[in-house]
Amino acid sequence: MTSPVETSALTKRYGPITAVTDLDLTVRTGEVYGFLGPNGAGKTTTLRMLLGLIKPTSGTIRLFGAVPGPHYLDRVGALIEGPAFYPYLSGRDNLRVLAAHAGADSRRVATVLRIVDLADRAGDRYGTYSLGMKQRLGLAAALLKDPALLILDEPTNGLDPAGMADIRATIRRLADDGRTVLLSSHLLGEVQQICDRVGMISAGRLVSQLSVAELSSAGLRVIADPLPAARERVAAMIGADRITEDGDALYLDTTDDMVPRINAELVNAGLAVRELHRCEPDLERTFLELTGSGGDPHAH
Ligand SMILES: Nc1ncnc2c1ncn2[C@@H]1O[C@H](COP(=O)(O)OP(=O)(O)OP(=O)(O)O)[C@@H](O)[C@H]1O
Repeated sequence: MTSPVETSALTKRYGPITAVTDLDLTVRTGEVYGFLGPNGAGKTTTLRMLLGLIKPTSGTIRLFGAVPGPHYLDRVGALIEGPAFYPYLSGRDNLRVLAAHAGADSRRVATVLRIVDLADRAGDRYGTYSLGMKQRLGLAAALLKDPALLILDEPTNGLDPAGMADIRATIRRLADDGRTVLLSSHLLGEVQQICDRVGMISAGRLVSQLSVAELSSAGLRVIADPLPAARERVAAMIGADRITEDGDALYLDTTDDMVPRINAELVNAGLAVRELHRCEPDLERTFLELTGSGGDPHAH
């Protein structure tokens, strides 16, 4: 099956600035793909190229196996810059205007309002909407043509936590309905919550492409007194190379069955074990390692 998105050696230069370099990106059918990177990494530039809003300097783009062109616009919905709506029209009327303009079936308006959970407020003027509602209306607009692929640039940017949660839940629902979603984000936690796979971009380069499960391989966090003695004991059990120290804690790359044994070993050695638990996936560490100046930008 052809992938919804496939780029090869995609590159964009602005004069002396190379915004995107040699990007090979594949988004698979039905997944939520998170394009993760700090500000200025080249995410927006990439999404704009995919949508044909700007021309690549070199490289190729295939959407559903075809060269981008007007014919695929029906299959791709996008939310890329803050959508422009009329403040004095209701949310529903704004969508009607857009549907007419885009040649979408006007019956879709009610459907998409329901999908983004805005049916109750659809009669209110857009100008009275909260940021979160505005963003949901933007999402509704992107869904008018019932696209198979959604491209969303920082869809939760600027929203309060409740607004973010709403948008994330909506995106997850859209994917569960069989749509493919490509979204950009600079938030690790967000990508971890809603994405199936992540491409990390740093300074215009894709530094890593992983499943969220891979990114999330958890470790064991240990705090014990005195820490150097604990480290020595654990090293003898699992090997020094599977221990990292960070502040007052040790992070161990080990399996669940080792947890009670490590605990017993430390306690028997007379050490005070203050904490011993599986830590939450440390995406941030991975992210910093992959994108930090000390990391190998070509690491996979
Ligand atoms: N029209 C332009 N002219 C010149 N440089 C540009 C232009 N658009 C983007 N850039 C540069 O390209 C690089 C990548 O920018 P881009 O907006 O794609 O990053 P981003 O990852 O989306 O970050 P942000 O979230 O801050 O938008 C930056 O160095 C930016 O300054």
